[in-house]
Amino acid sequence: MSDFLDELNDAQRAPVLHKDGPLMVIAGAGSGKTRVLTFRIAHLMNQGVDSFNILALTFTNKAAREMKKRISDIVGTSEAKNLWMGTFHSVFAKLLRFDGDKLGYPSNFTIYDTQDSQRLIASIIKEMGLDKDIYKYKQIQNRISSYKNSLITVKAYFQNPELVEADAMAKRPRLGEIYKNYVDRCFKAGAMDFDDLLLRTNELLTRFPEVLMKYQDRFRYILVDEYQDTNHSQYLIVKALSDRYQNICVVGDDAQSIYSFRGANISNILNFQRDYDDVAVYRLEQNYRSTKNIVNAANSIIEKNKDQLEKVVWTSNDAGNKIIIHRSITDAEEGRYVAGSIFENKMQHQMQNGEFAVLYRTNSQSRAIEDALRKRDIPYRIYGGLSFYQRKEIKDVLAYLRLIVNPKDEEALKRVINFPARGIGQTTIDKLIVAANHYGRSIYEVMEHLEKLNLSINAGTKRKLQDFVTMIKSFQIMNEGSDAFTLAEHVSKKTGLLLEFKKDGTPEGIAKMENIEELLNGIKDFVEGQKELADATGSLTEFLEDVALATDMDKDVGDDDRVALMTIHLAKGLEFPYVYVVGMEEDLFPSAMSMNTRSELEEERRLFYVALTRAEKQAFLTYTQNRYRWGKLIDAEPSRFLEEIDEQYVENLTPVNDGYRYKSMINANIFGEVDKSKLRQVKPSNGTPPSTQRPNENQLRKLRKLKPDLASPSSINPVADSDLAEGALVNHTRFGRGKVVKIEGVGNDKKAEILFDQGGIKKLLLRFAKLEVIKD
Ligand SMILES: Nc1ncnc2c1ncn2[C@@H]1O[C@H](COP(=O)(O)OP(=O)(O)OP(=O)(O)O)[C@@H](O)[C@H]1O
Ligand SMILES: [Mg+2]
Repeated sequence: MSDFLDELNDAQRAPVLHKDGPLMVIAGAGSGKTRVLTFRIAHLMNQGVDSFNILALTFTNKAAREMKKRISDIVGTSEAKNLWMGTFHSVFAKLLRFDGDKLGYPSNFTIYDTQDSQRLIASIIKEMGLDKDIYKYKQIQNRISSYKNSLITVKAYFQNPELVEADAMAKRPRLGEIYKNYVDRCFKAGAMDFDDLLLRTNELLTRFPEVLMKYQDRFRYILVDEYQDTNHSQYLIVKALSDRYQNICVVGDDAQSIYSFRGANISNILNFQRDYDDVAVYRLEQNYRSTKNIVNAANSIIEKNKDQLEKVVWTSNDAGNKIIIHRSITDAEEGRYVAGSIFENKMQHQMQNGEFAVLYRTNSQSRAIEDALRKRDIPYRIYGGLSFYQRKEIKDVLAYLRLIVNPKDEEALKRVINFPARGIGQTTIDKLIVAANHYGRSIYEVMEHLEKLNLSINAGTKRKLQDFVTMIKSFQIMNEGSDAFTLAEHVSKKTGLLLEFKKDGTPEGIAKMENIEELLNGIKDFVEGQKELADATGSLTEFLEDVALATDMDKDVGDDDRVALMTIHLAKGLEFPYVYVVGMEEDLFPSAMSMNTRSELEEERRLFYVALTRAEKQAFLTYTQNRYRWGKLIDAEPSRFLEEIDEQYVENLTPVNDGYRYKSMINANIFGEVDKSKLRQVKPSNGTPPSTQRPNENQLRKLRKLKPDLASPSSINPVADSDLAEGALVNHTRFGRGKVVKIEGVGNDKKAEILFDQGGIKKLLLRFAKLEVIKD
């Protein structure tokens, strides 16, 4: 057998070799969780498990592709072909293609993206004659989405007086009706939105025991990456499918749970041991990704969170450079610093562009960075902005393709019925919608039966509508025998779309035409790739599904070498040698919207932990003193997170002789009057250098003990002078736990000598020291 297992350490090998039964790997960033998952699949297959019986759920489709490739390298390509591996959405879309008919969906159902959903909701609000300032379509879409993810169907909604009342109180008494109309319209259009892919899968597995049994029997081994971020709907699916064989392997890190706003539920991890019998829990502690400075700095941040499982992360990698903190005056200057630093590091260390990432809290921050990168001619790619597939001209082509596969698709139809212009006006379309609602049919079906229906549409317009139907039907006939590329090329020409942009003649028009050509190239690639797979043919349906579920992360346009720009949320699971986290400012990061409760703030802190742990060699944290926000130049304050990093791992490029290090330190300091000139005394000057070896068992035990245990909420109180006696146990925000050895001085000069578990003896000035007394 191959020796790929040698590429794992002992702690990693154990979960890979684990025999049947439930197992969970809980470990910090960069410790090899994803690697364990990948190797476990390869090992199962080497042991004779048929790939047909394995289901692996990942965070992005790109991650799935990479894992599949790695597995193919180990066990051979043909073996890996039958693996079901991908995001929850893509895997269960596939399952619904097979069995969604039991719920009344066609196998060629359309997948509505968020924009489609929002447009449909906006149109329903208009048709119902509601005030669009009260019923804001984006908010309503959000609301409906969260109902669906909590499995609150329309019926369940109306049966729950609390929900109904809450919406009535919020002056939106008709929200339930909108929800109902929206669900009806999607169903009639043969469409599922993203949330439906999970909701309907749950429905299918609950209502049809024979379907559940079929898939339980098929997916004898289920593996889930990033388990901490599964929402309730996803959790229930995994639970149902694994119920029979209980061969479920989940890997995750509670410290990286960053999607609670989308309904992800950290209690899934905590409850795993309750949900299954005899759960084996594995822990990984060695980080292979990052330098010591990065790992230790990240640890010093995350330990500020109270709701955290005990965990140790260490690395035997080099200490590396310290984390650089840089302050600038404006966001434009911040951009210039980042671009300049990327440029220098590229030159100095012979790095590729693709080895740099710039991460930010919100998408709008990318602009200043982009400007600066462009000025320096550094190529970059933004992930998560307006994706290629979201561009208007691309959506136009896709809408035609969607109609061919599913002519009931209302959003696609409305998009192209009069584009390129063919003299079908909005009044006519409104009449068609009214008729469709009246007869309980799709708009397209109404168009097919115009002759029989007595609609007040004039003969000329009727003919145009019929011509449109005839054109779609001719495409459908062609679709029977052609692959996606041949058809898409034909459609782009025949509908006049290509010509429309060409004759426009403006640079924008030309760019759009080129984008359509790019799309066609993409389809060609896709078709070639599919033809190599066992269960695919390169059909239009396959392509549309791929597009509908492609996140930006997945559309890696191959070989060109660019700096990656993305939000921290998108960066989860990824790694880059150089990482810049920009906009480290209060109200931006942590976000002003997420500072109301401790748990919100802790989620922001986990997000910061995720950001920092993406870096392999070097991390840069930047903030500015002024920033344009909401159209105004505002005074920005450095993020509290900067201050939370243990200073021994940080190099602060900010001039210190302007009186103080971080403004927020002044605010945060609750001990007495602040004298700026003395503030620098807070800096621990004699910080112990980070250890260079794996801590021994004794040290590890101590480290573990330091983390507050979830089971017994910590009884830590801020220090009050009188509590602080010799022998008291204290907790320091930077140095961790320690014991007071000696107290000396009085009043403002009172000092304590403290023996810290990690850092030896330190003498601290009490009016500045951030100490808490630990009560037994
Ligand atoms: N035993 C090992 N030997 C060498 N490299 C390893 C080993 N284990 C993991 N790595 C490498 O360390 C890096 C981090 O591993 P991986 O991405 O699996 O960690 P992770 O725990 O999934 O991280 P995250 O929490 O960020 O998702 C990867 O580059 C991986 O190839
Ligand atoms: Mg991972």
